[in-house]
Amino acid sequence: MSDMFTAIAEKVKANHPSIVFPEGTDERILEATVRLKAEGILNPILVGKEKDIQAKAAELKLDVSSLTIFDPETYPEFDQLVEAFVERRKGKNTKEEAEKILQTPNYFGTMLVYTGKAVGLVSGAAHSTGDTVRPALQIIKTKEGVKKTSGVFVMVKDDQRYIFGDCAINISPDSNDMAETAVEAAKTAKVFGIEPKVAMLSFSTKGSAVSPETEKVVEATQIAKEKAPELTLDGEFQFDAAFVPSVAEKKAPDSPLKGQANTFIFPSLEAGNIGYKLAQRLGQFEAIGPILQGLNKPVNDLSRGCNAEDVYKLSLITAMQGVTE
Ligand SMILES: CC(C)(COP(=O)(O)OP(=O)(O)OC[C@H]1O[C@@H](n2cnc3c(N)ncnc32)[C@H](O)[C@@H]1OP(=O)(O)O)[C@@H](O)C(=O)NCCC(=O)NCCS
Ligand SMILES: CC(=O)OP(=O)(O)O
Repeated sequence: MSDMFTAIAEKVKANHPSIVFPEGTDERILEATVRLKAEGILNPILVGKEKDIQAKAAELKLDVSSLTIFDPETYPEFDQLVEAFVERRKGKNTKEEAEKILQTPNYFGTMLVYTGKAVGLVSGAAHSTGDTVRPALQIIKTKEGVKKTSGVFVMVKDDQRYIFGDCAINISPDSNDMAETAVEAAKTAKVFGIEPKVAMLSFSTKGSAVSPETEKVVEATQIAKEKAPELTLDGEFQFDAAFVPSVAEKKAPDSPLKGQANTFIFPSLEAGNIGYKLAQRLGQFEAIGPILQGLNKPVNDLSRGCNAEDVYKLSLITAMQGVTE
């Protein structure tokens, strides 16, 4: 494991937090949580029916006897969760609706985080992003000063580390959304020891094309610079002008980025989601995330294409967010 994840594991271990995993019968979740528990790093809480989880674990020859398992149907404090949910939803859901909604593992798990029974949640190995994050958007909500959450990946290969965003949440970000994603991504970069150099991506570099799409990125760049003037951030850039010094020299010689960007902000979810999967599947980068930025408590999504190692690493990141934020 890279030094970065070893250091995160050490930090988390000192606090030994509880993390909820609503997909208790998924084999990748089981493999990762058994490992996290055996290494003494954190306390996994699996959501599901004990007999189903044990049957799946036995099939995989995994011992889950030391893991905490909560079944919404038999959870002793279920009524308190229902009450807290109704209160949080402020009239948007009745008690009867809440009783049904909280039988859903992602809602139940998110309420465990909201009520402090766990510091964070990891799900999405078997659920779509919408089903994974909607409970968090409704219950955990964004931090003061953050309008919308966004999802970034830490892209890792050997000693290379980059941040890609938004690859997960906002389908058609406007210039304000894109600027907010950039400012939050710069903060996320620092958490991973990356000194952010932020590129606002487009199919145009510094006016080489002009269209509503490129103008949006120009405007987003201006807004981000106003929000965080201390950042090294520039746009609009094609990826090569942001990343390759010799191309930057030709296309954007006056930019402070100099082809050394490490934090890449995409102009749409299409670009971001396709872009990270290209780097992962063609470029052999490890893609850890999506890490949701700007929420009050950490709830992180997985790709359904993840493996147990991805679950393990995203769990470490979630726990680190939970013990430091
Ligand atoms: C994230 C997503 C699921 C939200 O969609 P939705 O649930 O239909 O959104 P809604 O507009 O109904 O809003 C639901 C709640 O979430 C909140 N919300 C929606 N988007 C939000 C955002 N980006 N940040 C914070 N809150 C948000 C709304 O304010 C609303 O809260 P409320 O119920 O308290 O009023 C949707 O934008 C989506 O599907 N995005 C793409 C996900 C995806 O497939 N990614 C690719 C794979 S990673
Ligand atoms: C992040 C992501 O793309 O998730 P999924 O592959 O599950 O759609």
